[in-house]
Amino acid sequence: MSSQAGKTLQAIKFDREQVTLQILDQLLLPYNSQYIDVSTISTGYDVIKSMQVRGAPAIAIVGCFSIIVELHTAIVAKQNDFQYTLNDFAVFKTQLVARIHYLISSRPTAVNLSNACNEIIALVESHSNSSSAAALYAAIYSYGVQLYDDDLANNFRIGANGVAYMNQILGGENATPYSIMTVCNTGALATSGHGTALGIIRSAWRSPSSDLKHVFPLETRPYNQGARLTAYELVYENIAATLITDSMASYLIHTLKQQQDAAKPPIRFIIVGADRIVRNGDTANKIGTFQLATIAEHNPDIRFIVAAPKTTIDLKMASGAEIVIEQRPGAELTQVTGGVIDPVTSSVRVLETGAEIGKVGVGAPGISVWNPAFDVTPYQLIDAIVTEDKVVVKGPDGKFDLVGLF
Ligand SMILES: CSC[C@H]1O[C@H](OP(=O)(O)O)[C@H](O)[C@@H]1O
Repeated sequence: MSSQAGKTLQAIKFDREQVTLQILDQLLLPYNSQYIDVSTISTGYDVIKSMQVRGAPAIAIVGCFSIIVELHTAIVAKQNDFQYTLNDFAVFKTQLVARIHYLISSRPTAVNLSNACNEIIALVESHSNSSSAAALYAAIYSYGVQLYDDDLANNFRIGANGVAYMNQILGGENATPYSIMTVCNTGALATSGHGTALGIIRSAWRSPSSDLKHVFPLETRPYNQGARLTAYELVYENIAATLITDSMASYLIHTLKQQQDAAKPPIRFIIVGADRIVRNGDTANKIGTFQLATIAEHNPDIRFIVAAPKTTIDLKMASGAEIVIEQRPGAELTQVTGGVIDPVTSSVRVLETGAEIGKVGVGAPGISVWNPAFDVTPYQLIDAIVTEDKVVVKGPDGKFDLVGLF
């Protein structure tokens, strides 16, 4: 990914020769671009838990790469800093599986992480005691790089499928100028590149067949993935966009219909990502998604689209009632982290080390806080689930068939 004056959208840097891993510290974006070395599973857990790297596909990829770099150190570089019992393959496998389960516990809602880690555990268990740690390492390495490469290819396929679906809904290519609303960050910073929901937006913006005029990202409180990350990606790509607060969604939809501004035509699609789509189509996604689906339900000319790779689909769960929703610390709601504003220049203060990052309190001391990281949108409110293979819509029975995707 090319960088603009030190800016980059590459969330994950994995050196396939040196077998090293770095992640872009997303807590410092959009003001500083700094990478963090990840050389152990424990560090992988930490950067995922803290949301220095976030996004369902990205945390699965970083989790897998953290396993690979740790095993490379222990098995190839023979620096066994992790006390693996390498002279007893059966014991070594048990130790490794325990560390992978620890990694899975970092964020429980996004299924991509547990799916990928369980695939690696299956690889571990498939290697009999007569195999070797080196052979197992090679198999895990291949799985991890394939996951990364597949994710990138799939995002471009999701983009193309999403553009085709929107053109069909609008009555054909370039039939109608339109705007899109989106929540959280589902772009290059949440994946291996291009993105899912933001990937459809990128593909539409670049497509000669699509008359997308404007994008409205929600700031996405409390973590501000929209204001800090999606806005950053949209500015980076020179995509016409206007940031709004989460509370402005309904009134903006109403206003755009009234004002008939050619540069900001009415919103015709609300496109969101997903952290876990279960068998009936119920979808866990960033908190605020359910609210947008409810708004779309009351606006017949708006389609509500979920964009996700098949790695985000969990057929083992029948409905959204089974999804564990991650609860985040209350301080992430009562305190806001960002660039410190210089009172003289009224812009973010830049030090020799980069932009000054600070934290301010916005909640009353002593107030209780409820901070679920996600909500669950009932499948009845979803018009289409766009995957890399196809766009899934509900059948005559009003239900999704996701089993047919596999
Ligand atoms: C393609 S990212 C999917 C999903 O992940 C984000 O959650 P978080 O920022 O907490 O990791 C958000 O829900 C996106 O829609």
